[in-house]
Amino acid sequence: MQRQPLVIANWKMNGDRQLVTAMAEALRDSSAQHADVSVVVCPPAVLLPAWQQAAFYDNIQLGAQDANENASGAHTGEHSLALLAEAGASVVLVGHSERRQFYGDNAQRIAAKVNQILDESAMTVVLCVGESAEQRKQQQTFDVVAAQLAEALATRSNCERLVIAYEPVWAIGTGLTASPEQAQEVHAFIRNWLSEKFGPSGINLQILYGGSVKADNAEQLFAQADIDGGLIGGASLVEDQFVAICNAAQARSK
Ligand SMILES: O=C[C@H](O)COP(=O)(O)O
Repeated sequence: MQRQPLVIANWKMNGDRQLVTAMAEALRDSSAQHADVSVVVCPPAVLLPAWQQAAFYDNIQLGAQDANENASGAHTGEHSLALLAEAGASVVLVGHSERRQFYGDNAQRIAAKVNQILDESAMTVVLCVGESAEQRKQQQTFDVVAAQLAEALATRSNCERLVIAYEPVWAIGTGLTASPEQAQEVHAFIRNWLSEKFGPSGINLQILYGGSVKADNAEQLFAQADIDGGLIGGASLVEDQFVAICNAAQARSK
């Protein structure tokens, strides 16, 4: 089964209404060039309604950068799945390294979020995993990635509505991209792990690469057998960069 190429923009804490309009227009104008690519945009949650309006007629899905693991209640500053869905999100990033590092998303919380999304909503989880520079130096990459997958998916018996994003922490926002070979090696490892855990359906999950993907390195990364697209930070804030990355993913559909 062929896996559909997927490109996700993670705006992090950036962007504004003006960029929503400009990016929606750029994606619309170029849509024929990335017609077979699934494009998801994860803006800051407050910009979801603006995206919903701007991309109303376009084939762009919206996503959230995080979600609370509780259905509702006294959780000041947090967003529930129901609120995010109402604002148009159908995808949620979980376990991004910035959340793991700075906002208390430990293994237990990440598993709780994955379970809440998959059990209590119709949304898709994009589970982010990846090693630090030190862990790579100590040759612990595969162990770290396997542990993150195992912890987050411990109670799951199937892999419906699941996407994995491999994001080496040392490559995020640093300009240091993993080489296509380095990324492919980990993606192949993840695919094998998924097939052992979930059987044949695990083999067909989309696995994205994230970490300093730009217009000029996307094509080489997306040419690798197990890299189904990208999770894009900085370059997703620049119209021609992001469009070029979506176009580079189109080549995978051939
Ligand atoms: O979610 C996106 C990743 O953290 C990658 O960010 P970056 O493309 O700015 O390196």
